[in-house]
Amino acid sequence: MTAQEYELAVDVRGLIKRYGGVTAVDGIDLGIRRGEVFGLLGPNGAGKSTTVEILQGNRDRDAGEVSVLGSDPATGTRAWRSRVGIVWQDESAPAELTVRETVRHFAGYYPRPRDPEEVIALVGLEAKAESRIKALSGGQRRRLDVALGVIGGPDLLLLDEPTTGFDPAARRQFWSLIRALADDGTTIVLTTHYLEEAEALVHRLAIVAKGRIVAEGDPGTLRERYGTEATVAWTEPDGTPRAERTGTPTRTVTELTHRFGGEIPGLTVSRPTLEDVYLRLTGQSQEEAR
Ligand SMILES: Nc1ncnc2c1ncn2[C@@H]1O[C@H](COP(=O)(O)OP(=O)(O)OP(=O)(O)O)[C@@H](O)[C@H]1O
Repeated sequence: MTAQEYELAVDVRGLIKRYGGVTAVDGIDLGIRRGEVFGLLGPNGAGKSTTVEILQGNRDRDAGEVSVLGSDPATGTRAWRSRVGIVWQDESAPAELTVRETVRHFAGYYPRPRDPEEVIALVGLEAKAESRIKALSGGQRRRLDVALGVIGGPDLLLLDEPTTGFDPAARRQFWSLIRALADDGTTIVLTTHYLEEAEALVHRLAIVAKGRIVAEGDPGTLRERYGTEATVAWTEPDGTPRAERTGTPTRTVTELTHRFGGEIPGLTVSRPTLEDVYLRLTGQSQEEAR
């Protein structure tokens, strides 16, 4: 099948995967468009990694139809594999090689690789190009892993928890990298535990809990659909902080304005974050989530 013959980069229907008595994936449907950055979010054990591994062709399934770039990953050819970029959690690149040597070496595996120097720059490792892998920090190592995932010039990049262990600055740099790849037309599917990462990066996301998708959409729509109430908070004249959840925050503020005869001390009006929606849908309390 050629690139023009399939509409969805990833098309999954009724996916089921069991490990013995555990149903890790329990009937997932996914339609990910070409050029989209798509996030899979969910608590530990929700089935995200299993789903991504099946998309990569690295894990078999018990039921369901799966099409990735027009092919079934279970029978993906070498040519198909060269179009799907995978970022391994534990890349076993030789520790004695330099960054430049490693990226060049991996480029040799692909029919139409990207320019190694361009890829090293894309992941922000120019200054480390001559460093041996064993001398890289954890975050730099992870960026090298991403470089190796994109060196083949993939049409689809699958990332399983790409920024785990990153410091905040490295995480933001990584987001820029993902945006640059997306701007280049690469379809990107990533799993993450970080809600702010999803808000910052993805066009659409699916929230997964216990092997099922419990919500799907763009972050703004999910916030609106599942978190309609706002929180109005203020401070009473005796200094007591008060907060009220309401579907009509303007009315609450108007009432308070009358009551206070003008300015309302300590007034804030906040809309639910994606995190609030996520915790509600996955049934996790704030405490459990920490
Ligand atoms: N190789 C395996 N053998 C047996 N059970 C497994 C295996 N891999 C995963 N599981 C189980 O399948 C379920 C889903 O696991 P999975 O790793 O897909 O979840 P996840 O959403 O990626 O979790 P996390 O966020 O912790 O990475 C869990 O109950 C897990 O214990």
